[in-house]
Amino acid sequence: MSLDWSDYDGVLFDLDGVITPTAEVHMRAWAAMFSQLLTDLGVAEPYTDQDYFDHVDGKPRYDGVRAFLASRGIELPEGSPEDPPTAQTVSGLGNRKDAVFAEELRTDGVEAYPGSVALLDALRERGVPMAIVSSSRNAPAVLEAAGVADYFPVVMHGGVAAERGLAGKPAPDTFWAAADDLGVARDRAVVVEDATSGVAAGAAGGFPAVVGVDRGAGEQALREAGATLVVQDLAELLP
Ligand SMILES: O=P(O)(O)OC[C@H]1O[C@@H](O)[C@H](O)[C@@H](O)[C@@H]1O
Repeated sequence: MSLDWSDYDGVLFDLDGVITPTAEVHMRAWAAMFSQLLTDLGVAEPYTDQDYFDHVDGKPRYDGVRAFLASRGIELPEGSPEDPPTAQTVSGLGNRKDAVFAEELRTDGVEAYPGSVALLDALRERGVPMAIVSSSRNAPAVLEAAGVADYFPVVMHGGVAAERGLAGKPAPDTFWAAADDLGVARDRAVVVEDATSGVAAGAAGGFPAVVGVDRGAGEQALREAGATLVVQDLAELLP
């Protein structure tokens, strides 16, 4: 089963892991930072990919740090977003991971998933308005690097959400704001997400279709978070 596009007027796409394979870049950067942290703190239980999917995936930067530390009972000072990457604070750790992410983006670049570009082309052809709703402050740079910025008149990213005081995923607020900015009624918009936190945000927002893209989170976890449909690739959604 796919979607009947005549039921919808617009699409709200997550970016990392949905349009571009950058969820993997985030994952690697988080693993490098958290693994070193646990070693430095003398914690024996290693950081795993499951930690990423359960606590970090899809959430705003410092929310992800906070959630993982809480899961291990580790308490560190909050610090502030201006903290240098060397600071042993929630913000400093988030910024430490960001330095690793930025370096990989700069050296390796990024290419959008071909199936995702095929869907963007088909929807643009039909005149369907599309927005990006990403927790990442790096979303504009990723969209530019992948050459797909032009599809999206609205880009609701982590920096915009912070400026506007919007709660991040799994809260639905950024999706609601993007639908409003795009001029699409909330009950006629599709959400497309690869993270359980993002799927949960779409479900909490009352959107009529929440598509989970399984890039590792697992079909069952996506369905339990509220996905109404799970696909492996966005080409499965082609009209
Ligand atoms: O640190 P950034 O670039 O603002 O990104 C925040 C989050 O953005 C999400 O899109 C990613 O799934 C997370 O892995 C990432 O932590």
